[in-house]
Amino acid sequence: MKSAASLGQTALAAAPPADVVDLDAVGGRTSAYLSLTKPRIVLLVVITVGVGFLLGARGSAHPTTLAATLIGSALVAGGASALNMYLERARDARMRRTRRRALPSGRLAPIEAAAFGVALGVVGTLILLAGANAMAAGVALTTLILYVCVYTPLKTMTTLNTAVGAIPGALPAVIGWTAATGTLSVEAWTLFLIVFLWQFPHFLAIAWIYREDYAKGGMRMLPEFDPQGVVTGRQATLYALALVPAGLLPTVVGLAGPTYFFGALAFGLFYLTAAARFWADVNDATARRLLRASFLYLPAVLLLLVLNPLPA
Ligand code: HEM
Ligand SMILES: CC(C)=CCC/C(C)=C/CC/C(C)=C/COP(=O)(O)OP(=O)(O)O
Repeated sequence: MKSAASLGQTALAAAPPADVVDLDAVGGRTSAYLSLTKPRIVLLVVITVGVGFLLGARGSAHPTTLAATLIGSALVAGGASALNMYLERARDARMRRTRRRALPSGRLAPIEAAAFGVALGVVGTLILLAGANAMAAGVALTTLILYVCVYTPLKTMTTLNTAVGAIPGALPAVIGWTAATGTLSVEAWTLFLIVFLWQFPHFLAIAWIYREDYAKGGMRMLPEFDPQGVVTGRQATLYALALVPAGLLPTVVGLAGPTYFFGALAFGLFYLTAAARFWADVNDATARRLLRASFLYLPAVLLLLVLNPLPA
């Protein structure tokens, strides 16, 4: 049994004096704030912005404009995610996948997440305005508003939320293009279309894997109304099928060369195969394979675009 003295020592060791900063708590709060931004999604968003910029700049990218575009977009995207988590904190607490997030687990207060999200959104937009141009800043702000104010509330109302969410999901390519060119030309919409279509198999696989979770959280996702997964599998396959020709458009509009064309065709058929296998036998394993295929398709096609651009 511990003596009163040793118990007192334990208590002293556990509670640092008020003027000593508890580094663990500081680190914990920093990583909690970081987690609000959904960093891995932001990374892929920033890569998409970067590719849009590099293609728009056609080999004469201005390094400081590029840096401002990437930093500004990362901040706006991170702010959008923080605001999404603020709005969804009660539903996130009901879902297994999300209940350990910073707000439902109580690591941050809701007001802290809301203030952080607004601050990132404002600073990111201002960086785009000052370092790139007003059009890029406007597209970024529109992206944030669509994601936070339209898509997020729609998640609890209609399964059409996915088609709406795919718009802000695909706009980052347009942000990059407009930051480099100051225009909204057909090439930008080609990039938009690729990311737009890519998201359906990506998300329908996720929606299938977490179907029970989404239902618990009151999120209206297709698999809840499609217990056999036939419609979910068919939709994933149809969007992946549409993505095969859409993926070739950059060559058609003169953005990318033949290496890109054949590479995009190969990756498109690979993604389509994964979607068709999911449709043929809808289960968690085929859904996970489709999700992994989505994580290969987009970075691969974006890389091919920057490796094989065509001069203006
Ligand atoms: C309708 C549009 C989209 C929806 C509903 C959606 C939804 C999701 C969800 C729920 C996850 C978490 C999966 C898990 O925890 O296993 C996820 C993961 C991910 N998504 Fe998407 N997504 C969409 C579009 C995008 C876009 C546009 C990008 C980037 C260009 C993206 C990049 C990622 C990445 C990198 C991950 C893995 C990161 C992680 O697990 O933290 N997604 N997506
Ligand atoms: C520049 C800028 C503003 C970019 C924003 C782009 C962005 C955040 C795209 C993500 C697209 C999307 C709908 C993700 C799913 O979120 P979800 O809320 O369904 O995911 P969750 O269920 O994990 O919260």
